Amino acid sequence: MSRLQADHLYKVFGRRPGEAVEKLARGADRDELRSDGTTAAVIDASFVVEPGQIFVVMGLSGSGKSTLLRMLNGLLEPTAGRVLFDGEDLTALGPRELRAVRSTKISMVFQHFALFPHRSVLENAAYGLEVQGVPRAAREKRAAEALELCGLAGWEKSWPDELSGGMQQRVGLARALATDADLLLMDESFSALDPLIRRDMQDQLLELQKRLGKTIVFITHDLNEAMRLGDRIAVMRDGRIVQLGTAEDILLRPADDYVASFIQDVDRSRVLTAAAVMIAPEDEAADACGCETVGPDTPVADLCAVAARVPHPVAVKDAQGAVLGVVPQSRLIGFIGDEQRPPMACDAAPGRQEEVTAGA
Ligand SMILES: Nc1ncnc2c1ncn2[C@@H]1O[C@H](COP(=O)(O)OP(=O)(O)OP(=O)(O)O)[C@@H](O)[C@H]1O
Repeated sequence: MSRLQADHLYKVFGRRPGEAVEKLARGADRDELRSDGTTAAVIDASFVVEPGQIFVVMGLSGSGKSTLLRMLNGLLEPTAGRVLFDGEDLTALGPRELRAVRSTKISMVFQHFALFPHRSVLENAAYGLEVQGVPRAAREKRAAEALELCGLAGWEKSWPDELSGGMQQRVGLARALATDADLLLMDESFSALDPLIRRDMQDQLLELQKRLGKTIVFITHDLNEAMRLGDRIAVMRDGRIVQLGTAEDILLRPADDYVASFIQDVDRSRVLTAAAVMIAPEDEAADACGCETVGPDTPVADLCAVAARVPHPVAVKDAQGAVLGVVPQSRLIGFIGDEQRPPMACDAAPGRQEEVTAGA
């Protein structure tokens, strides 16, 4: 069973929302409704998040990300559609049941750390458990463990203002982890951080994710961040999800010009992996030498370095050593330059091609 499922979700603010949903379902867009004084914040959003996945919702300001997130944790009631959490329809729960699900199974991490200035780091990390009514000794133990996971052991007794922005954000993350919630909802959680600290936090989240296997919905307006973190990414525009897929899907097969314009600034060599660029080996030779090989998840940037050392196509092998494919150097260069056709024929005098290759 999927952990979280959004099923044709709509959120319309303003007059006659039901009527607006009908118009939207027939293909109307935001602008058509705006003249009636109605805002279509989220339009027909459907997706599934599997347990242990990081699902990223990416879009510009106003595209509907926060509204979507607030429907996922039941803070906003959808105008139409359903949210299923572990198969349970959140939209059908009463306020008390919903509060119980929210306080035990779902944790939020916000952009601004929302720490209490007059509570210690430990008390801040234990806050979610305090709300759940967990006794002091138990909640402090769990909060201390969560702080340690987030690299903050030794800071328990400090005050939030003694910590850097990155460390404060880690307290926010520890607070979410301490509650043992299965689902973390992260709203632009790293957007206020300096680029280097932000990257550090992304690494730390990926590391924690590997160890804890939480299910995470992460909102961002930064496509590079989306691609680093997301197992799957939903790209939103004007309330609609315009593309849903892996980072590689989006990079290699953008759904439209809008998505294509976003990916121009993405460092392809860090997102694409050997598995995306390899082709089937032409003969047995791929496995016949002791040259360096790579795994399917090796980023193209690292693959380039190996390709420069190996005098033939680089073999891609799985953990058991079986050859999955090979990556010829020309194909590697093609992917970085967004050119996936085979090289054109050379009309130079015979021998010229060999000359060029030999000189390279
Ligand atoms: N309570 C509300 N009443 C009316 N309109 C709203 C309300 N909340 C959001 N909106 C509108 O819905 C649209 C989507 O807003 P939302 O905040 O979900 O976008 P976002 O992608 O999260 O943007 P940001 O990154 O700036 O937070 C916007 O046009 C916004 O003005």
